[in-house]
This record gives sequence, C-alpha cells and structure tokens, in this order.
Amino acid sequence: MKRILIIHTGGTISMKEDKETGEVNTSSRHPLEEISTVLQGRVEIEDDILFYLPSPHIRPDHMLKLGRYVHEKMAKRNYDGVVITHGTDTLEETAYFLDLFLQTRKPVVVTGAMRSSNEIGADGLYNLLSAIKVASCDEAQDKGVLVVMNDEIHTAKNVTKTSTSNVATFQSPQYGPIGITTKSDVFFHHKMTRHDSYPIQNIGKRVSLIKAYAGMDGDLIDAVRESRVDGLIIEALGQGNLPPETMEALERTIKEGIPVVLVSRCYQGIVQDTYGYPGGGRQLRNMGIIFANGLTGPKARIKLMVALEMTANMTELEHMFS
Ligand SMILES: NC(=O)C[C@H](N)C(=O)O
Repeated sequence: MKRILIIHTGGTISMKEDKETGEVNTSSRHPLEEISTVLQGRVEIEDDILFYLPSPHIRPDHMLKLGRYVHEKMAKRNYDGVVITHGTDTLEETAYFLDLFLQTRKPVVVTGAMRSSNEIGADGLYNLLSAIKVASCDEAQDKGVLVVMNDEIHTAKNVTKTSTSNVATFQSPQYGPIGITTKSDVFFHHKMTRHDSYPIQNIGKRVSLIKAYAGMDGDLIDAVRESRVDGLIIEALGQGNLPPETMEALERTIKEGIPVVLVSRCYQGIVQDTYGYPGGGRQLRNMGIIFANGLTGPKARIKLMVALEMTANMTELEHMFS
C-alpha cells in the first residue's frame, strides 16, 4: 500500500460557505479530514495542517517553511509521495518555488479548489483524490512539482490560473498539461526536460514586478529603484520590447547593479532580442537585461528571489535564467 503525506495550507479547498451570507471563509474543522476514511484500505494517508491561510496571505517565507517541512517529514518517514492543498490565487507561485527548492525524486503534487467544501459542485475532494492518485503513481516520479486540478496534470513551471471562477482555471498556455487523470487511472503524455534545484537557506531578497503598457515612462522604474530593491522583473510588451521613454530609468537601475529580468506580458511565446528600434529587445539585451523564457512575471520573481540567495553575479544570474 502506498503511503502519502498530505499537507494542508488553507485556501478555498479548506473553506466553507456561510449559507446565509454567501461569505466563504476558513472553518474550525478541516472539511477534508475524512479523506483517510474514503481511501481506507487503498492508500495509507498521513494528514497534516501546516497553515490555515487564504493564499493571498502566503508569502515567500511560508513557501520556504513548507519546503523545509516536506524535507523534514520525508527524512523521517519513507513516503511514496506528497500532496499539498493550497489556495488557488498564489498556488502557482508556491508550486514553482517548491519545484526550484525541493530535492526529491518522489512525486510532489499541489492541488486546490475553486468551490468551497459545502458548495454545490464542490471540486475540492475530487481534486484531492486525483492528486493522491498522481502522488501514488510511480510514473509521477522525477517530474518536479506537479499541479493536479480538474482531471489535468500540469508542471509547476508552466501552469497558471486563467479564470477567476471556472473550475478549469489552471492551464499551461505554452505546452498544455503533461497528463490527465481519469476515474481509475493516471496517464502521462509528455516527458520532462532538465530540472535544477536550488538548496537555499533563506528567502529575503526584495524583488518587484512591473507590467509594461503603451506610453509608459521611467517613473515607476525609478520609484522601484529608489525603494532599494534587490531585483526587478518587467513584464515587457510582445516579444520583449519597452517604450523608449523607459530607457534612461532602466540604465540608472542597471548602473546601480540591480538585476532586471524581462518576461513578456503576452499569454504565450518567449522573449527575444529581435527588434533593433529604441526600446527594442536588442537594446535591452545590450544594456545587460536578463531575458527569462517560459516564465510568467510572478514566477520569474520567485526565481530571481531564489537565485539572489545563491549569487549576485550577473553572469551567473543570466545563466540560471537561460
Ligand atoms: N480558490 C481559491 O482557493 C481562492 C482563494 N482566494 C485562495 O486562494 O485562498
């Protein structure tokens, strides 16, 4: 029998709806604590509540605490897999942090719910069962952290929340899911590429995230620089371009040794130094801006926070993102 550790951190999957006011909030009793009864005789479950937080309250230090907790528990007992329940708003950031931080070949699966436990069509218990199925599956080993929701298996690196309310909210716009779950089975249809892990001890660097827009000037970039950040992520336009009015502020930022990482505000595609006009990708690359491919702004921010715990050297940082 497979032995699975479940770690609850909060989110809608752990919440109940007040039938009179319609308000959704945490409840005194974890609504999914009967899961081990449901699975009796099929999977051995150990259930821990680490946090009871809505995911907008989750910070990088919670993510590190969770990562350490997984390592500690796995060092004490030989679990076959780990399932983490989490609020969906920042689930992709926690999943990606764990993907960078954890050093294990065992399946680690993050799941959540869009509907609270007592709503009609509640998806929490179903998603939790699917996540347990994936975590118990030998084929899920060595794939980094996975996100299982709504019968789909996604990588932590690619998945993102795309709808505020639809149960099919989690999508991987670049490559699609890597597998599916059915009532009885788990099927993987993609193989994984190389996967790095970063054994950091702290996560305390200040990294800001700015989204570019038509007519943007350098004021926001200067304001961020003056607030003494350790790094800056910019969700640039299209293939990785910015309005020319931002260039001087960016030059000042780079000159102060603050690493600037560029991603695209587009839903799909990668950033490249294609365009040679003022503010185009070629000028940005020549200024020393780091191009990060395949990451959303919030995930590039998590990665820069992790990377800065390991090095401040621009070449090494660039290498980590390439
Ligand atoms: N569906 C959810 O879990 C959303 C909730 N606001 C959270 O992230 O905690």
